[in-house]
Amino acid sequence: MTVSLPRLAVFDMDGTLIDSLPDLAACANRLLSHYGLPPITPDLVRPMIGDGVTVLVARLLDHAGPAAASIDRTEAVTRYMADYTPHSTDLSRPFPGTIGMLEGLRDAGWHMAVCTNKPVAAARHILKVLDLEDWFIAVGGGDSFSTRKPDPRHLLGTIELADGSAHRAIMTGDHHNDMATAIGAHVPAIFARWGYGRPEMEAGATVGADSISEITHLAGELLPT
Ligand SMILES: O=C(O)COP(=O)(O)O
Ligand SMILES: [Mg+2]
Repeated sequence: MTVSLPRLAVFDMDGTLIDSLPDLAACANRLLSHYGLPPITPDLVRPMIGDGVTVLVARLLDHAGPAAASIDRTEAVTRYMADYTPHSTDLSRPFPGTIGMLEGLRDAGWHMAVCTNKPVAAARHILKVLDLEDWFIAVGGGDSFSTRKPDPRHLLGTIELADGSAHRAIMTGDHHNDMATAIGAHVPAIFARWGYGRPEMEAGATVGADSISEITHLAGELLPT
C-alpha cells in the first residue's frame, strides 16, 4: 500500500490570515511624520499592501508627492522595517475564525504553510507573538528565495520547505500575486474575499471564498483525500 503525502494548504499572511492593516498603517504614519509629511488613512494604505515592504514604502512616498521626492528610499525602507517588526503585533490579529479553520484542516490531515511577501523575520515574529507558529510547517517570506510572489518559485519553494508537492497543495490569498503564483505553479487557488484585494484580483482563482469558515470545506473539494 502506498502512503500518500499529506495535503498542504498554503496561506498568504496579510489580508488572509492576519488583519495587519492597523499596524502597517500606524507604521506608515510614523514614517511619514518622521519626514514631516501629512498622515494617510488606513483605507488608502490597504490597496498598497501585498507586494512587500519596499513597494509599500515606495507607494507611500509616491502618494506624498513632490514633498517626498528627495527622500532616500533605501533609508526609508530600513527605517520602516526597524519600526514595523517590533510593533507588528500591537494591533494586528488573526481574522476571526482563523483558529477554527486551522483546526478543521488539521483534523482532516492537512499540513499548513505560509507564503508571504513580508520579510520572513517579521512574518515569523507575528506568528510567534500571536501564538500561531505551531500551526505552520514552513514559512516562505518575501526574502526567503531569489524571487517572490507573483513568481511561482516563491510558492514552489515554500511547498518544498514544507516537504510537500505541488500536486498535493492548494494556495489561499487575497491578492492578484497569490493567484498568479498559484497559477504559475499549477496549484489550485482560493481567493480570500475578506482580505485587502480588489474584486478584479479574483481573476484566475479556482474558487472564491466569502469567509474563512468556508476554507476547510473548499480545500477538501479542491483536493479530496
Ligand atoms: O505586502 C506585504 O508586505 C505582504 O503581503 P502578503 O502577506 O499579503 O504577501
Ligand atoms: Mg495578502
